[in-house]
Amino acid sequence: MEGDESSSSFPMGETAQEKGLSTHVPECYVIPTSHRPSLNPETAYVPVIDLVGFRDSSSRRSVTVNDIGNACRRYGFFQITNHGIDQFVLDGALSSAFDFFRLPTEEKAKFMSNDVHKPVRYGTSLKDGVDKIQFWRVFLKHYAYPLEDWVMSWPENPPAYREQMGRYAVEVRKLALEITGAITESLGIGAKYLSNKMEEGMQVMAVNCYPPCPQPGLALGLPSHSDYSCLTILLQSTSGLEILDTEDGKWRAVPELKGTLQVHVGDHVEVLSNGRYKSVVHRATLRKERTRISIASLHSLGMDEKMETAEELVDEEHPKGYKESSFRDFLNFLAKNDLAEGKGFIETLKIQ
Ligand SMILES: O=C(O)CCC(=O)C(=O)O
Ligand SMILES: [Fe+2]
Repeated sequence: MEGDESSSSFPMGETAQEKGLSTHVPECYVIPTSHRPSLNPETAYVPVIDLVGFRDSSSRRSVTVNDIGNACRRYGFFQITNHGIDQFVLDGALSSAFDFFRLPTEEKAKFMSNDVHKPVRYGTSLKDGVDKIQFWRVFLKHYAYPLEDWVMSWPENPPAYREQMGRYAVEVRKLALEITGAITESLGIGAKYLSNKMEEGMQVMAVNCYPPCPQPGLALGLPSHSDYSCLTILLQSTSGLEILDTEDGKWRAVPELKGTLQVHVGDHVEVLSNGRYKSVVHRATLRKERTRISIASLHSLGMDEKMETAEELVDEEHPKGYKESSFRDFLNFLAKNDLAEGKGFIETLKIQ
């Protein structure tokens, strides 16, 4: 375990140069040439789905459901506007995250752990402990549902953290359940297909901090991966997310649209849909001049609830392509594997 050197060496808002620190990326952060990000990536075309009207008119709802289905099929990814979460709630969550990462190392280190099964943990890189490669990221991960069960184990500092992050957690979960309903409806299995299981499901928040990087072309914040979740909703302070287009194999940058949230199809929706919707492969790039914060809210079934392929989506033409698995199965996989490459977990679920 390397400690949180990246946050202590490159504090928020200051570049390495301003601090008189090295202007080079240490060897352990430099990634192989083939994985290095472009400093001028192409912009991704990603559908922007307006949720206005989605909740109050059945004809507009069905148009939106159709748009969501198309976005899931083509990209495994979309952005949402008019999602109903006030800007002040979004700003509050981001500012409490910034304030947490600005705390002295000793304060954050109280949460430091390599144990992927811990419900609250702070760390560096994708999978701290045994990585061969370090990524330019510090993170705080915590369970968030039911909020009253977990909030007291979240950081007490900064003082507004629990309230501001908690408010966002509750609202984003409601949104996630609604969107899950739209996704199952778009698959033709009905809006309520997962409702009961999602009501009892897990919400994990990954609060990520990417400090300024002196040579952003040599390192990544987070390597290429897909999320294990059913779906992930991402809130970011500024752009930096890239998605892999499976049609041409190119990485493209997700454009910054103030107030929007990004929705990722996760591995468990790929399993449910029998591969009709594929989880999106994504990564986080770095900036020379500023710290970036992202808050990924990952929604899945309960800890031991297995996600299975919907029987309705299996037939002779579409034989069952995936094994069932739970969130705990994913954690056990994570404990044993280095996720630094591609779609690790989903590959283990595919029936050859
Ligand atoms: O920071 C980002 O844009 C992506 C974060 C992410 O992919 C994750 O936390 O799983
Ligand atoms: Fe992710």
